[in-house]
Amino acid sequence: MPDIPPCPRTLILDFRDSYTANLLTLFSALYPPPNTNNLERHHGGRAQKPESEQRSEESISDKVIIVQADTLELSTYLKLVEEKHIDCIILSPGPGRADNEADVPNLMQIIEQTSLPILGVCLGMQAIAVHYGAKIVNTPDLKHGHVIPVKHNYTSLFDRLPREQALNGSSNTNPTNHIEPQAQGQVDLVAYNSLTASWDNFPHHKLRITAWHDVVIGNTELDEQNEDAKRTIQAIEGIDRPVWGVQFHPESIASAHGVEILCSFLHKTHAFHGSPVSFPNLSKEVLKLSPIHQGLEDEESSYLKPQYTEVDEEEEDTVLESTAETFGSTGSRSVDSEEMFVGLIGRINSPLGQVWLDGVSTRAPTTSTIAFPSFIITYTISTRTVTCHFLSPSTTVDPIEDVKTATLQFATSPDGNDIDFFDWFGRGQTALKRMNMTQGQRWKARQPSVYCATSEEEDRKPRWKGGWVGWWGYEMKAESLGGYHRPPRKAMARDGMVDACWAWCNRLVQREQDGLWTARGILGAETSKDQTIPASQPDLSQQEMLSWLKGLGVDFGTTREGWKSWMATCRSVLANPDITSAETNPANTRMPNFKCDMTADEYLEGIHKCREAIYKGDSYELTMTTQFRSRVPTTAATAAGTTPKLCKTSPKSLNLYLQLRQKNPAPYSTYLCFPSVRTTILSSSPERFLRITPGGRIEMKPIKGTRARVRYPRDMAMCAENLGRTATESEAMSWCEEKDRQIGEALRNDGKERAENLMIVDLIRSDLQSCCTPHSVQVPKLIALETYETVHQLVTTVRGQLLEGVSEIEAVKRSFPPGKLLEQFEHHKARGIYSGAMGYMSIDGAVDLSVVIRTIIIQDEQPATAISDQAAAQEFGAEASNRYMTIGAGGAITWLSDPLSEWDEVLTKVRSVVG
Ligand SMILES: C=C(O[C@@H]1C=C(C(=O)O)C=C[C@H]1O)C(=O)O
Ligand SMILES: NC(=O)CC[C@H](N)C(=O)O
Repeated sequence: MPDIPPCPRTLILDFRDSYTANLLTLFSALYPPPNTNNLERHHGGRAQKPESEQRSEESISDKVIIVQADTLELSTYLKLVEEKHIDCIILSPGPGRADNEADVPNLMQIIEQTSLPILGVCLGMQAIAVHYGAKIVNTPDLKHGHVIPVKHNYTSLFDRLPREQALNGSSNTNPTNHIEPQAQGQVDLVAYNSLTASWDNFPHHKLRITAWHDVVIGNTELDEQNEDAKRTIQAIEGIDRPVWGVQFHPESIASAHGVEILCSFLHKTHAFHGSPVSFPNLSKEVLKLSPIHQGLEDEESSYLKPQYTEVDEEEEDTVLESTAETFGSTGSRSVDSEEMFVGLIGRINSPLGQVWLDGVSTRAPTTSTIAFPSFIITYTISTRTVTCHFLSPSTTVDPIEDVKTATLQFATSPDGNDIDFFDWFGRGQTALKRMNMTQGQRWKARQPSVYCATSEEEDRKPRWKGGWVGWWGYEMKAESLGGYHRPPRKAMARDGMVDACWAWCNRLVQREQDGLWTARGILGAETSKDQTIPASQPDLSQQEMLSWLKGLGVDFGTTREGWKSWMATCRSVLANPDITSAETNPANTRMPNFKCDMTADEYLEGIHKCREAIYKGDSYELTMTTQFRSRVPTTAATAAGTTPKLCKTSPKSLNLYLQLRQKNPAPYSTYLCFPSVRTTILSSSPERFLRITPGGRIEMKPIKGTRARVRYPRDMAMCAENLGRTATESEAMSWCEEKDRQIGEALRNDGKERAENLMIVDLIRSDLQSCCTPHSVQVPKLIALETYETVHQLVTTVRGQLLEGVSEIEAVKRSFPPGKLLEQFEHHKARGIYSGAMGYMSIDGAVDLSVVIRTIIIQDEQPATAISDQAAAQEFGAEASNRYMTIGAGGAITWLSDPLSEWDEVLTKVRSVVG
């Protein structure tokens, strides 16, 4: 890599693209922070300069700013240029069309009225072309997230590329006289466009074409067209002005040499300004246009301030102390987590429900956590109401029937700056976390965090020290996505439904990888028992979580006696795990039949609409999902009325879960049963949404790309077809094994599936870029094949270090919903818990959430959707109860999606759970 110029002040205008923040990674690679050699490894790795020459003084947060184009007034922009606050402009990619003013607000005037150097990326390049009169048309080779070979001549933005390959072969000859006849260089770059600047009437007198892509598709129509149509314009440069544009995405993780391309633009900017020794930093005034990307310590930007509620450190009863005790190995064998769970629910009186973060794996030693809530908070978006489910402190006799609720209504402020549940809850969590810290930790929490990589082994350890467990339902996106408009109330059709649910657990027991069990507790001082409980407090509107809950008499910590009795109970299960009761025999409950909410045709129609939107350039990838529905079967045990009195866990749902954990063991296997919320979740999710360590290290592991496995003996029919009936067992076994391996390999090499994964990876990098330290976002594993019990998947790992002051719940909010894969063509049906996120948020700040897929949700029938008993019996069998169960399934849709295979994929996913 040649010389790196001083960093000019760069204004990145963002046209609401999912990838814009990734442009910062290119800057990060050029301008690493002081004292690190933390160069982007994925961008070709430049040669290190000697330490003395490194421009360590350049901090990109002082030089580069991302501003939402639609929030920037033209007059503000003109002032920035006139008063020389910026040195160059980058126009981001974006959905929509450059020839549609609404998609690129003010952009034509901005291009018109500036003489500063501009670099347009994708939509940005198209806008420059449109400005000079080019037409926008559909590109002949629509492929989002694919790597394409881009040909160039080492000129313009490509002048700093390493001269690697000499090109040969016929495809280099250039039939037009607009660009040089021979391409001398070729570089692999990622395309994310549906549209392109047309060759017809291209303004060649104003713009030079400096790179192109030879379209290779077996399309006879193309062959008959003029030669120009066989190639797409990939880069342009102004003939009499300092403007450049690239159609590809240099910032994608899979693009080669994006860093050199940016570096070239920065050099040109440097030269334009007369090659100064350095550029000044962005002024405060400019930085204010985008506090998010700059980590500004602005008084007004509350989300950047650590949201600590001041706690009086002297006050004894506000302190929550973590405690733990590991039990020695008992007897000849270790108690497994199923024994522990079933043993505990038989011995514990837990009216609020049970939690089993099970995590089953056939490959690695499993860790598992079992816990019992002491109160539960739920949130309903449609009414903006928080409800607390708790046990009355005055309860003496039968606590089962004694779950109380109290509600808190968020007020709606006239200026539209409503508090949202993420923020309200986040503040409460931060205060709780602080109550759990020692003085030393509190002091440390105020210091800038230091990036520290932990070992893989350390990473696998269970980190939940007690605190919250629950879920963010998919509809919480109404509060997490800026600019997202909630569907009208009626269309949501779920008024009153719970959109988020978090249970507080201060007693848990954990199985570590070595098979030993550890009891964990959060100890606190007891609150007085004679408090009066207000039923509802509508006037408390924005009240802080902690004071509201304390007012209800809710205990965050358990008492010393509570802790002792918890340890005694755990010990008694370890000494005598007895799970032979009929209620928990999986064989007593069979999985019922499920019926899809949509017909296959309706689903295919939805895919068609997704593809149309993609074709129009409005999206790269959308998800299409649907739900399968059934009734919970009754069991012999419950029919005979033998439900144990102190166990509100329905044996039916537990039995179904016990089957599921055997049938489809998954890293995020989970059983959550919250009777007062009328919800039980049986999950076999393989997918990590995100994990955060107490030190703020965040990891996301998106999965895209799914294939059913071939297994012996389940797939004997397929095997017999291929081998003939006479095959021996061992022949059949090795045939299945080989076939299964081939399927995995084919998935790994499938261009369409890789593209699906890449699109999500670039999106997640961009999300993390906006809440992580600039240089920390990395991709240690790109598109790896992972094999689960029933399916192969493509999985990527993305990591980063959260910015100081971004709390873990703020990080969740900014990344939510998982994959940002939005539904558009599902008739506005709420997805509910499915495709949201579920897991724990620990008292020490650790978070681990899965994507709620491959999951059965059991809920009481909603009056709105209730069908008669007779109809239910007809559909789901005579044994159907009044509780219904749903499984959502779907998949990512891209332009290359084949509708029928997508439908097959949905069925594969559902079968992995209930097949
Ligand atoms: C939507 C689902 O899966 C999502 C889509 C995947 C895909 O398209 O391959 C894979 C994992 C999930 O993120 C589902 O399982 O229901
Ligand atoms: N990535 C982009 O900027 C896409 C631009 C435009 N919406 C297209 O599809 O071509």
